[in-house]
Amino acid sequence: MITIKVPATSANIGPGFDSLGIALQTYLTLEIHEETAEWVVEHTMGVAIPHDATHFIVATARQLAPDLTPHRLVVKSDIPLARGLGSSSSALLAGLAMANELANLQLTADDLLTYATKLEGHPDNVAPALFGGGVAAYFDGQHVYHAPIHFPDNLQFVTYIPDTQLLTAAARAALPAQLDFKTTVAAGAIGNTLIAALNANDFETAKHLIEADKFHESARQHLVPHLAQIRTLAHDLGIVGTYLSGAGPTVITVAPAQAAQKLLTALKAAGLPGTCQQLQLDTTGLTIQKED
Ligand SMILES: Nc1ncnc2c1ncn2[C@@H]1O[C@H](COP(=O)(O)OP(=O)(O)OP(=O)(O)O)[C@@H](O)[C@H]1O
Ligand SMILES: N[C@@H](CCO)C(=O)O
Repeated sequence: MITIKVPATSANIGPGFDSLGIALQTYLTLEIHEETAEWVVEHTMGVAIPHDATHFIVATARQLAPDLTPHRLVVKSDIPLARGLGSSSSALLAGLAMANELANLQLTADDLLTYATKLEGHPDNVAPALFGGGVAAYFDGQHVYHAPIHFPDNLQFVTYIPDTQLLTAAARAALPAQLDFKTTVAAGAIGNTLIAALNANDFETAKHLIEADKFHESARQHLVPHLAQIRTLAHDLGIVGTYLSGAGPTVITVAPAQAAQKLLTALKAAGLPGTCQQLQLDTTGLTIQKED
């Protein structure tokens, strides 16, 4: 049996629209069992997700290796669908990694990243899902340039996951067609300074920049009114560092352990519909384990 494990991811980290992301310790696991006449995908993810060759993971794998021999697969995932925690990127990478293994394609991690980014359109979820940790990445249409971002060790990620889904396509439809030059220069400067501050272990500077996005959050505000609500709640506790995770609706606050615990308690008491949890950074990324 081959087991492929892929972490959840949170893209943007505020100002890093389509270019920054982190991997989190919540996982999708794909088990590849015996060969079968037709593809069989066992999962408990609901009736909307198919059990045959049309399953997203199999369809993605067959894009890379069309003649792949069918197998029985078992998919287990703690990553909620369409919530801004990169469920589609994790599933997509699991499919590509499966094709690479079963068809012995010998693709490198960078090859997989390029292929995955072409399918996703942007690298901010697939890069951290593949490599783990924080990643900054840029796709020029051919090549993905990427580099790690350092996150200070004591940081926690307080995560509010609403009950309702928000498809990435819907949240992208809300984006502005254009940004003026001055705003764009500021938006770029904020992202650059955030990365520099994190890499310098300066979370005091970084936390303000996490909340200073000018690319996407205000355009999406009407779809995620709880973002402003959670920011206010956190500010009342003296905690800064809240952003919209990916395309939403999940909201994450980055905070040192003690503050994170305080915020988690307050969030639970606020009774927002959904789940609140504290997540840690995954530093490993996609792993493949083989057993006889
Ligand atoms: N494990 C999976 N198995 C099958 N289909 C999946 C799986 N994970 C995601 N999908 C498909 O991807 C869709 C969600 O993708 P979408 O890009 O909208 O959200 P997301 O990846 O969870 O969020 P974001 O990209 O904002 O972080 C699901 O509705 C489903 O069709
Ligand atoms: N950067 C993407 C992440 C979701 O795929 C967005 O915010 O739309």
